[in-house]
Order: sequence, then C-alpha cells, then structure tokens
Amino acid sequence: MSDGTGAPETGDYMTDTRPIAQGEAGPGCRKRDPIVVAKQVTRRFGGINAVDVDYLEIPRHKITALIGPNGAGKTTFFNLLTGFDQPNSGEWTFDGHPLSGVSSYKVARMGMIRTFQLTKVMGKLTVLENMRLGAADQPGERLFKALFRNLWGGREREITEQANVLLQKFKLDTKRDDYAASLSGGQRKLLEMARSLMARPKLVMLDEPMAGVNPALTQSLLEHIKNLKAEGMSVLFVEHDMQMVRYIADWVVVMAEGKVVAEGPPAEVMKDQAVIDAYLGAHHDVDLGETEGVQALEAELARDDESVVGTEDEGIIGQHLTEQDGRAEDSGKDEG
Ligand SMILES: Nc1ncnc2c1ncn2[C@@H]1O[C@H](COP(=O)(O)OP(=O)(O)OP(=O)(O)O)[C@@H](O)[C@H]1O
Repeated sequence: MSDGTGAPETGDYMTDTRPIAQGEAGPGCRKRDPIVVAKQVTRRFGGINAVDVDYLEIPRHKITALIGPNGAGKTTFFNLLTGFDQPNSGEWTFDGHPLSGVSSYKVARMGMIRTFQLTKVMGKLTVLENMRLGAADQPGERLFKALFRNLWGGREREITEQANVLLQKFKLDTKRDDYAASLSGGQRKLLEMARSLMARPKLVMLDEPMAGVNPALTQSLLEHIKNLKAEGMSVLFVEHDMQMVRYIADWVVVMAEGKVVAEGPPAEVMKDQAVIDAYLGAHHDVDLGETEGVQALEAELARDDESVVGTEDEGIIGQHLTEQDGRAEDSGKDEG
C-alpha cells in the first residue's frame, strides 16, 4: 500500500482493501468501480416474475457471489446478462457498453464469459479441441485460412500454446488428447472454466461451479477462482454453499423471488434479516455469518424436513445432512 488509501500497488488486486460500495451497503447501492450496471431488468414466465431487478452494480476486480433460495431467479438473471435470454424490460451496460439486446456470441467477444450449471463441454471432442473452441478469434475453416495460410497458421499455433498453458495450470495437460466425455464431472467443470479463459475475458460468470464436484477438486476450483481475480478479472458466481461464499467472495448479492433483497460483504450479508428470512423461514435466530452459526443451522435443519438451504445434495450443509441420514455423499451428482 503506497498511498495509505487501501488502493493496491498497480495490478495487485488481492490487496485492495478499499470499500467496494460508495457509502452504505444495501440493495442497489452504488459501487466505487462497477463493471456491470443493470437497471429495471425484468423477465416474466407466465405469471411468475422470475427476475425483477430494480438496480444492480457488479464491482470490477472483485469476486461477487449471487446467492438466493431455489427459484430466486439467479440463473435467469445470468441468462439475461449474457444474451442467452431476452428480458421483458430493462437495460444494462458492461464495461461502459450497452449490452441489452446483444447476442450471446457478441457478449462473449466483448469479454463477458459464462459457464453453465450443467457443463457444456463437447464430449466427442478432445480436451485440447474444446479449449481451442474457446478462443475469441479462432480462425476455423474460413476461406481466409486457405488464402493466408501463414498468417492463420501463426494464430493457430498461438491458440494451441495458450490452451496448453491453461491446461497445465488446471492440471488437465495429461488429458489433453482424451475425449472430454471421459473426464469426471469435476474435471469437466475445470475444463469449462479453463476454456472460458481462452477468450481472455474481463468478467467470468460461473453458474454453480462447485455443484457436484468431489471435495478433492473443490479446493482446486476455489483457488482457480481466486486466481482469476489475482490476474485482473472480475468474477460473478452463483453458489448455494455458504461456506464457499464466505471463503472466496468479496461481495454478496442476495436474490429472492426475482428481486435483490440484500447486498454487502459476506459476513454482514449473512446476518441480514432479509437474507435470513429468504433462506430460513422460521429459523431466525441462526447466524449464517459464523461457522458455529452454520453448524447450529445444520443441527436445526436436521430436525426439520421442510427447510431448504441450498439443495439436498449440494453444498456443505446438504452434504452433512445426507451423511447424517446415512446416504451416499454425492447422491446422483457428477463426481469429480
Ligand atoms: N424457461 C422457463 N420457463 C418457465 N419458467 C421458468 C423458466 N426458467 C426459469 N423459470 C422460473 O423462473 C424462476 C426463477 O428460476 P431460476 O432458475 O432463474 O432460479 P435460480 O435462482 O437460478 O434457482 P436454482 O438455485 O434452483 O438454480 C423459477 O420460478 C423458475 O421455475
């Protein structure tokens, strides 16, 4: 810290301790440096207001968790921001550029890349071929390629080199010539994350990156997410597991019934009454901001079949419950 304001040395995003919000944290609060600004974004399915976000800014160079109970609208909001779905109303900008109505392909080219809850790697392509598909301007089989073979040949080599570096980082280099279908669920998640980096994104959006991942790979995924920030990217991720959120998120946005009901640093947000109400219903006295609080909640939920925190087979809380029930830990999910 050179200037005493908490601003990082150039490029050191891990040590930036300046407040993320301008002023008090709360739903729709302004950020010091937003990368996404969304206004009055709505999406209805029949009579359901799946997304009804009045105003939201996503901070740049930070890891933001988007949490909320099942059906809160998190995935729909991801789909809207990235052009995979169209809103009924609303507008948003990414890095200062208006993005509403822009196709998913163009959104990706502009540097906003997402992964999916269920991975979308191509099983019949090799790991390396999947990686090459992720490059922003991969030449493919265009006429130009034939005409300017040397030029494209150089770019193709560059893409392969970039893919090899990433595969090594993600410890998938020994699998590079294997079909993606042969990878475990956790390895496919790693591949999808590695592939998303081929386009050199500014914002990486991860939809439930930890779900179904074997605990042995969870730590590695968490470190990779932290590394994205260390390398200057912004991250927005959906996660049900509160421990994970507390471990890596700088900022937490809470959705319930399509709306943003709370925002703030993880420890504070998890004490927020609106969050507790949205998640816990009757369990008002439990503090999600502390490990002991989570344990107390586990014990309480174990006695209450109706409670929903995350889903039955996802997340630390869910895992504990299934263990206590004497059922398999990874029931029915992809294993890592
Ligand atoms: N294509 C669709 N058609 C009809 N309803 C939909 C569609 N997609 C989502 N919904 C509804 O919109 C609401 C929000 O769903 P969404 O999947 O965005 O929630 P979520 O917060 O991502 O939930 P989860 O944590 O379970 O993934 C839900 O009521 C859901 O049933």
